Amino acid sequence: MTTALPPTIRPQDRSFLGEEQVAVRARLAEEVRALIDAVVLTDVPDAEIAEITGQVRALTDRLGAARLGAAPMADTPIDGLIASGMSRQLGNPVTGVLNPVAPPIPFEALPDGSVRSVFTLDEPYEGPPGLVHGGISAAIFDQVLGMTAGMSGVPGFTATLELRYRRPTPLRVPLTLKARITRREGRKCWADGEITTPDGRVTVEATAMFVTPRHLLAEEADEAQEQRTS
Ligand SMILES: CCCCCCCCCCCC(=O)SCCNC(=O)CCNC(=O)[C@H](O)C(C)(C)COP(=O)(O)OP(=O)(O)OC[C@H]1O[C@@H](n2cnc3c(N)ncnc32)[C@H](O)[C@@H]1OP(=O)(O)O
Repeated sequence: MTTALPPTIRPQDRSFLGEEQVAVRARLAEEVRALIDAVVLTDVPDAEIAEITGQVRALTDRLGAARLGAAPMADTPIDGLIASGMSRQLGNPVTGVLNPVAPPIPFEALPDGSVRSVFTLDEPYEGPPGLVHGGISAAIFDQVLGMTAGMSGVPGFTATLELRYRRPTPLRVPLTLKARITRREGRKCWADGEITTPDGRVTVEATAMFVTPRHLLAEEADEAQEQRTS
């Protein structure tokens, strides 16, 4: 029996893009990221803003002329990290190279199974003046700890995520997030991590637990059964 998810959320039902298609769209997203920054910080006259608004609307209409039903996936894993799942999710709001809302956060898998991300956040991610918004830190931890769990062989949804904001996290400086697995038990996986400033001071610590959803396991078992009988 197939425990079907709605088609738009099944990776296998999405459009898969090749390297060149990803590269072309990633350049667009990068420009739009710069546009977001310019929109937040612009001080050009109001009349010019009104004119630019019309031009942006026209660009939105051109891009919207052909529209997918859901964000596409990369046909090869980004950075070779995990062979499936969210490493290929190009529209992800934290790591997605095609999503201008994403910083995007890069990943480096270290030989000991831990993960390191080095990134800089600027004005569009501001919470308190000059500082990173706490919810942005939470989203980054959610994704990075989740991918660390996935890399350890227990891909899952976030069941719990706890953050301890020790010090303010500054904008416009390179931040380092390190994450590691602390425990695995069946479908459950615990990970923790911290964000540090260039002088090595920890600003935020996080602990999370991920659970491989029962319905995903059921779906995998169904697919294996279908392959055996075909
Ligand atoms: C996948 C590709 C991704 C691969 C890539 C990963 C990158 C991910 C990064 C982004 C992650 C997200 O944002 S995910 C989006 C935010 N999270 C969600 O929307 C999750 C919503 N919740 C759910 O879908 C569900 O509750 C699940 C999947 C968490 C669990 O449902 P389930 O599969 O039916 O499991 P269930 O039998 O209830 O529970 C199994 C065991 O886990 C425990 N448990 C379950 N939920 C919790 C909980 N919130 N807090 C404590 N413990 C819990 C149960 O007590 C039980 O322990 P025991 O009795 O066995 O001891």
